Amino acid sequence: MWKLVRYAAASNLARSRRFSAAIPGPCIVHKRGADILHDPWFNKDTGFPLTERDRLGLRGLLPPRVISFEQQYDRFMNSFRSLENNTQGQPDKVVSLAKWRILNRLHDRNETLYYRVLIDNIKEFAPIIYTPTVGLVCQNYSGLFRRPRGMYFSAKDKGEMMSMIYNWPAHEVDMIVLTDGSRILGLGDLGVQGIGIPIGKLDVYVAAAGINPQRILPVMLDVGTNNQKLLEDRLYLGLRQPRLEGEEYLSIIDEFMEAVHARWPKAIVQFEDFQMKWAFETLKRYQKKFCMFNDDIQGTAGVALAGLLGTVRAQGRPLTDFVNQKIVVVGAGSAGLGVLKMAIQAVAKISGCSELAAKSQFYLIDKDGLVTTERNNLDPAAAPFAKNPRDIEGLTEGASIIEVVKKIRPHVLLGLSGVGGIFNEEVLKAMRESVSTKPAIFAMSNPTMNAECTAIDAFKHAGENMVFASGSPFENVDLGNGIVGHVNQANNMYLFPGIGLGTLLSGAHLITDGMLQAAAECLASYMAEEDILKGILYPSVDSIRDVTAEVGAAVLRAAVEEELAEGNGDVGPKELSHMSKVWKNFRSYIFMIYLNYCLLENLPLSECS
Ligand SMILES: NC(=O)C1=CN([C@@H]2O[C@H](COP(=O)(O)OP(=O)(O)OC[C@H]3O[C@@H](n4cnc5c(N)ncnc54)[C@H](O)[C@@H]3O)[C@@H](O)[C@H]2O)C=CC1
Ligand SMILES: CC(=O)C(=O)O
Ligand SMILES: [Mg+2]
Repeated sequence: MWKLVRYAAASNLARSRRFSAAIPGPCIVHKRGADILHDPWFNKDTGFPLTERDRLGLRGLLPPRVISFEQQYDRFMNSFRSLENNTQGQPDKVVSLAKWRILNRLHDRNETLYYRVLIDNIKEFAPIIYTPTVGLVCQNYSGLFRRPRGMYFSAKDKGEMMSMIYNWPAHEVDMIVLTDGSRILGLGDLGVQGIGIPIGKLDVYVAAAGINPQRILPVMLDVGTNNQKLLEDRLYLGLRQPRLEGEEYLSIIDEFMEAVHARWPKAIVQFEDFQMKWAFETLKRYQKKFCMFNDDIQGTAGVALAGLLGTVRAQGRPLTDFVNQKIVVVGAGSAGLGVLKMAIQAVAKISGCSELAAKSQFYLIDKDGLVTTERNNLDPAAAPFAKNPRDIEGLTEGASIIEVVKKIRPHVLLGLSGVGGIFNEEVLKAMRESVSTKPAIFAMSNPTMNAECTAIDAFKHAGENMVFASGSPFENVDLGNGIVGHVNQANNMYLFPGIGLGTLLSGAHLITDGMLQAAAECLASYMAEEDILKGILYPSVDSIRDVTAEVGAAVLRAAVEEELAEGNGDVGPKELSHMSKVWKNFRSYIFMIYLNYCLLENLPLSECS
C-alpha cells in the first residue's frame, strides 16, 4: 500500500513543470531501416507500429502483423519456460548456460524487452545474469562469445585511449563498471573473460536503479593474464602475455581514467574484481580525484555491516550491543579487510571508543591461519587488524579456523575467503558452542561452489537457531514441522546500485566515506523488527528497486549534507538541498526520475532531423 502512495506522490511531482523535463520524450534515432532492426538499443522487432515503420523506412522489412510489446514479452517467457522443461534432468551447468544464452540472445536483439523481462523477474533471473551463472559464463567466455558488449582497452592500446573512448557510440555515459579480470568472484584470474562481471553488474544497475541502458558502459582493461590455461587456449580472446605489473600496470589504468574523465567528467566508475593489491592501490590513487568506488572493498563492507547489525537485532538485543559481538572474519583480501575496517569504525562510533580499542572483538584469518603481529611478511593491508599475541591467550600465530572458533566461541563467523567448503562439519558444529543465543554464519564467497558452506550444512551442523547468509543464492532450508531456515543473500548487489544512483543524482564529483556509510546505515535499518527476529536480515531480491531507491536517497542526502551535490540535469544543488529537507519529496524525486525510466518501454522513435 505504501508503495502505491509513493508512486502517487512521484507522479504528482512529475506533473509539476519543474520535473517534467526529466521524463524522457520521444527517442531520437540516428539510423534508418535495417540498421534500426539490427541495433538492440532501438529495435522493437515486430512491435514497430505502422506509423513508425513508415517514418523509419521499415515498411516491408518486417512481417506485416504488429505484435505488441506485451505479446513479445509473453512469447519470450513461453520460450524460456519451454527451455526449462526441455532441459529438465540435464546437468546444472548445461541448464544454467542454456538459460544465460536465451537471455543474452534477447539482449542482443531487443534491449528494451530484455530489461523489462529482467526487471519483472529479477529474483529468478539475477542468478543467471549475476552470481552464480555469471561466473560460469566468464570461465567459458571465449567459447560463448558471439557479439561484443562494452569496451576493451588493452596494454597494446597505450597512448590511444583518449581517442578510443570516442569510439563508444553513446553521447552520454553515467555508469562504468571496470575490471582487469584478475580476481573474478572466487574463480581467480580469468583475464579478458572477466568482462562478464561488468556486464552483469551493469544489468543489475539497470534493473535495480533504473539507469538508462544506453548510458552504461562495461569495460575490460586487458593487461594480460597469469592464467596459464587461458594463455594456452587457442580460442582465448585476450592478450597472450603475463600481467603487467608495477608502474607499467598503473600507467594503463591512469590513461583509461583520464580518457573517461575527459569525455564524460560526470561518469561514475565502479572498480570490480581487481586482485587485492591493485584494488587497494587504485582506490587510494583515485578516490579523491575521480568519482569512483571499489565495490568489493566498499560495497561489500556496507552490506556485511548491515547484516552484522541485523544479527544483533535478531538476537533481540539493542544495536549498542554490537560493540560486544565477537566476530571472526575468514579471508584477508579486499573484501574481508573492507568489512573489518567498516565494522570497526561502526563499533568506535557506537561506543565512542577509539578504533584501536574497537578492534579487540575482531579476529582475522587468512590462508596461513590467524593473523597476528608475529606473522613473517605480514601484509601491510592486513597489519592494522593483526592480533597482538598478548591479547589472544590460548591462541597462537597461524591458529586454524577450528582452533579460533573453539577458543573464541564467536557470535559471527564470516567468510570472504573464496574457498568452497572451508566451514566444514567440524567448524560448523563448533559454532553450536557460540556465546551467542543466535549465532550467525555468513558464507559470502561467490559463486556457489566457492561458498564457505552450503545453507543445508550450516543449519544441519551449526543448529537450527542460527542466522545464515551467503553471497550467492541458496534455497531456504526445510527444517521439518513447517519450520524454515531462512537463507539471506549477503551480496553487494543490495548497495552498489543505490551508491551509483545516489551519486549520479547528486552530481557529486567524489564518493566519500560519509556517502558510503549512509548507504550501509540505510540498508541496516531497512528490515522491520518482525522479519529480523525471524532471521531475515536483507530484503528479498524482488524488492531490489525499492531498496535501491532508499539507498540512493540516503547517498544523495549525504552528498547534499557534505555540500558535494552539484545537481543533475535541471535539478541544481539548491533544489536538491531544499528537497532533502522534506524526505518524502526527496524519495519521490528519486522514484520518479530513475525508477520510472524502464517503465517507458514503448517510447516512440523519431528520426533525427
Ligand atoms: N558476497 C559479496 O557481496 C562479495 C563476495 N566476495 C567474495 O569474496 C571472496 C574473496 O574476495 P577478495 O577478498 O576480493 O579476494 P582476495 O583474493 O583478495 O582474498 C582472499 C583471502 O582469502 C584468504 N584465503 C585463501 N585461502 C584460505 C583458506 N584456506 N583459509 C582462510 N583464508 C583463506 C587469502 O589469504 C586472502 O586473504 C571471493 O569469493 C568473492 O567472490 C567479494 C566481494 C563481495
Ligand atoms: C559479489 C562480488 O562483487 C564478488 O563476489 O566479487
Ligand atoms: Mg566483485
